[in-house]
Amino acid sequence: MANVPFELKGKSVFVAGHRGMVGGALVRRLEQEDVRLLTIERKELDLRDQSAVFAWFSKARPQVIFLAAAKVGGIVANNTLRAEFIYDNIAIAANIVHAAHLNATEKLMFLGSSCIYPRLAAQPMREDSVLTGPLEPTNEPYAIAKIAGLKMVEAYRSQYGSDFISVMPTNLYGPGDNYHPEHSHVMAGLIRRFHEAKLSGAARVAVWGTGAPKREFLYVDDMADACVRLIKTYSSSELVNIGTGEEVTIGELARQIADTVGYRGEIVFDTSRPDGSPRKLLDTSRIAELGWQARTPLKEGLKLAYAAYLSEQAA
Ligand SMILES: NC(=O)C1=CN([C@@H]2O[C@H](COP(=O)(O)OP(=O)(O)OC[C@H]3O[C@@H](n4cnc5c(N)ncnc54)[C@H](OP(=O)(O)O)[C@@H]3O)[C@@H](O)[C@H]2O)C=CC1
Ligand SMILES: C[C@H]1O[C@H](OP(=O)(O)OP(=O)(O)OC[C@H]2O[C@@H](n3cnc4c(=O)[nH]c(N)nc43)[C@H](O)[C@@H]2O)[C@@H](O)[C@@H](O)C1=O
Repeated sequence: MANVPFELKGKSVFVAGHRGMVGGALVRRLEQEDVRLLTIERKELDLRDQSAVFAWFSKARPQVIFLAAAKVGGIVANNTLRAEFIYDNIAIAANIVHAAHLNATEKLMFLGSSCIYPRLAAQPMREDSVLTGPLEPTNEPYAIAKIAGLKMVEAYRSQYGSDFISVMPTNLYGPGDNYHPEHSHVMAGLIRRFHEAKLSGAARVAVWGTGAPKREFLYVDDMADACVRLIKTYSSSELVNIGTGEEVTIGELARQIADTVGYRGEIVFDTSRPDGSPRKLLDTSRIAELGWQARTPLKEGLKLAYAAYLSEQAA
């Protein structure tokens, strides 16, 4: 296991995607570190624009990079915006990883996703199961882009000796999530739908799919803590899964969200919507060996996420 200390203190740290849910959590977590934080607004720098990215990097020359910027969304967004998911995510990964190489970035962390693993991978899914079977069709474009990113990281380590690493997070939730009614992930989608149903007095709420699939949910501030710990201690071409090691059915999750929100009506299942992968539980033994484990139980995380939703809606 590659436990290699990296001194973060005093370094310039670029959080790509700082306005996003994970980016925001990384900015919060990095406030506890003595670093010079670098961010750039999307309207000032579109990370798909290679020449603009190379020009910005040649001036900014970040010493450390968290590559959290991506085109991200839930199962329906992935399944309908297939070209955007593959183009944007390949472009962003290619531009930033190569710009980091051109500018001698000391450390880069690429954020992949649990969707890179085969649809029917043995559970819990080990890091070495990548590319051992067919992907989940609903998010294959996104998964291919993420696999391209992690393979770039591996290739730059091999050819140039770059200290670039890749982490594979499970489903994430918490402050700064995306609540788009169609394009959000399940957690944000249901928090919003149950909240609106409570306010409107709706008799029932539709949950997508059969409710049978299982998912693992990691609170985003725990994710950010894992990322900072790994950037300081981990250096290897091996992927690292970041999760909780616990899974819940979508039906059970819906009931827990309804309870958290205070919705008392009926829950029905809209099977015209896709289920996606039956299970996506990550094997987290590698990160456990590195001394990290998630701290926020789902019940507590749901309360925090709902409170964040309410305050973000009020803002
Ligand atoms: N959310 C989840 O459940 C999971 C997320 N991940 C990964 O974590 C990372 C962060 O995800 P998350 O925080 O949820 O996603 P968000 O959508 O919340 O954040 C993504 C950020 O990237 C920015 N971005 C997207 N495209 C561009 C672009 N072309 N140029 C500049 N900035 C861009 C977005 O800016 P803007 O808002 O202006 O569009 C946004 O700030 C991603 O790599 C994702 O794949 C992995 C597993 C699970
Ligand atoms: C992080 C991960 O996230 C995505 O994969 P996913 O986990 O399948 O995504 P999801 O959160 O959208 O769905 C999880 C389950 O939940 C069910 N579900 C019920 N009701 C709603 C609902 O209202 N919205 C959504 N989105 N799903 C719902 C839905 O039918 C499915 O069975 C990809 O981005 C993938 O690439 C990826 O990386």
